[in-house]
Amino acid sequence: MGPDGRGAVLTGDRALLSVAQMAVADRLTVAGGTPVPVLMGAAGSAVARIIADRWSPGRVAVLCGPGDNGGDGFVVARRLAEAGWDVQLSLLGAPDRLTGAAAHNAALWTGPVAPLSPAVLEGATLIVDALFGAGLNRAPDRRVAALLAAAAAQAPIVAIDVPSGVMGDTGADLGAVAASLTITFFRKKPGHVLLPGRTLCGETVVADIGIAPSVLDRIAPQTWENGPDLWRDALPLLHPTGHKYTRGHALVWGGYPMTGAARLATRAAARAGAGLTSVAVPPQALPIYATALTSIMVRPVTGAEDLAALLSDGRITAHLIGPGAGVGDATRSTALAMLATGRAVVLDADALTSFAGDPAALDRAITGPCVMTPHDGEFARLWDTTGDKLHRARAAAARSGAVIVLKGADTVIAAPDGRAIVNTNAPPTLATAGSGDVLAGLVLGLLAQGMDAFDAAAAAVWMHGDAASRFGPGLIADDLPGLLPAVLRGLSA
Ligand SMILES: NC(=O)C1=CN([C@@H]2O[C@H](COP(=O)(O)OP(=O)(O)OC[C@H]3O[C@@H](n4cnc5c(N)ncnc54)[C@H](OP(=O)(O)O)[C@@H]3O)[C@@H](O)[C@H]2O)[C@@H](O)CC1
Ligand SMILES: Nc1ncnc2c1ncn2[C@@H]1O[C@H](COP(=O)(O)OP(=O)(O)O)[C@@H](O)[C@H]1O
Ligand SMILES: [K+]
Repeated sequence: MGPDGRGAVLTGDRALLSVAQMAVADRLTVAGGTPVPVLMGAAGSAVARIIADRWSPGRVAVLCGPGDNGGDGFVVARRLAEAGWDVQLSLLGAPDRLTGAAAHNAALWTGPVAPLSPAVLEGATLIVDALFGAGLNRAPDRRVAALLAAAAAQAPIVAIDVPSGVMGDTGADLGAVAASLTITFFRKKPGHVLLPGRTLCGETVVADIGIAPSVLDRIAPQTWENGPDLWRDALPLLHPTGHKYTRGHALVWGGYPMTGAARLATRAAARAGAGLTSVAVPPQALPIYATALTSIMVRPVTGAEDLAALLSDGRITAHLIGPGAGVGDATRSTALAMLATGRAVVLDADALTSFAGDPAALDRAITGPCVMTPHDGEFARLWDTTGDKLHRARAAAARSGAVIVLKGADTVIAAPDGRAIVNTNAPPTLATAGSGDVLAGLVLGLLAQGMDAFDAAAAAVWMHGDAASRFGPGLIADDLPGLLPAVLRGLSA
């Protein structure tokens, strides 16, 4: 998905909208002739329909807040009562404080309105959380927090838009309890995919409430949830008449004595499709690498002149340094030499730490395609850690000019121009030593084949997660490269 808009139709499906962008979607829809009460009716009816599809009628406690999230709750209550549910509705605040569409739907509710208290949970087999959605602007008070805790202990919770207490823009938790199911409208928000919001949402379902996808043309989203639709068309193609050099030459800097990390990375680069993969190693490490690797070429490198000669080979299309490289001046100067080629570079692990406290050196040195793959600890040694994960990754990408892959269970991939992707396709089995080295090699292999840095990073993160999911429990990093053929086959199917 390049800036030329390639794949724009599909990428719209994966867009994540901020609370402010969602409000614009709302306004454009209203301006197009759909009144707010109709939108709210569609939202509440969709929630009731999804509930009725999954649960048989019972006693449901609908907890309504003072804004439009509460208004949705009134619609849900009405629809579930019509469907034969025993509905107990309770409201935070006085009914006469409701305004607009929420007041309209409250007036259509003919049942009793109880004040919010633990009594309303009695006997409930399901709870609908319609307290706060997009309008949450502070932590819920102690009374609301206690009620939410009691609700969680009583029955499954279905949250409307977000679990009350989760910030839609960031996924920050101001005091939410976990829902079983969260139903949101039109498109997800970052808070549905970033942690801890994603976990608190439980399963997230996006309901269509009649907002036309064409509003996205005006909103021009810059954030997406990762998936093949975003970058499948940019994956390297095989040419029937090609040869190994037309598939790119990936070079990994092989460290010593920690040789396993670079070996994992080289295998991943080769499996990702690089035509040639080489590992440059200090002479004393040559026997170790050469014994362990067969199709991967091992190049002994002694000193700066040797390195310069190696890097002057224009057939090397992408470089990686970091896994097992060691922290210090040698790694730093090798990374700078790689960056000076102007060809693609991946900086990971020790290569990042070798610039700790001096991000300006990277800002100056990065002139070509570059992907940096820090985990939170490595990130904190280099860049500002204030703000949410999307903000942090975007800020580091903007100042450095590199694509930043800020890793974790909710990996964020950010481009210098402001685009960002949040990955949700990664099982916790990836939390195993060396899996980050495989990821770095995967990015390298795709870059070596000429893929754009943002696309390559997003694709690699997704493929890494897919490989781990295919393996299941008991995964070690060594297993990952061997799973890539199945991942690639799945992508081309
Ligand atoms: N966009 C769409 O397309 C559609 C959106 N829809 C729905 O609208 C929802 C957004 O509605 P919304 O803007 O009225 O905000 P909402 O979440 O109800 O909260 C605002 C109220 O809560 C209050 N308040 C906030 N925090 C508080 C706290 N901690 N403790 C106590 N009070 C607190 C705040 O009060 P104040 O700050 O004024 O004191 C204000 O009164 C959205 O989530 C979705 O469900 C659908 O109906 C249709 C289509
Ligand atoms: N709980 C988790 N769920 C999903 N992915 C995870 C989780 N923990 C770690 N990962 C992923 O595993 C990889 C670990 O990389 P890293 O921390 O660099 O480890 P190492 O240095 O041991 O290779 C990253 O891609 C990260 O996003
Ligand atoms: K809610």
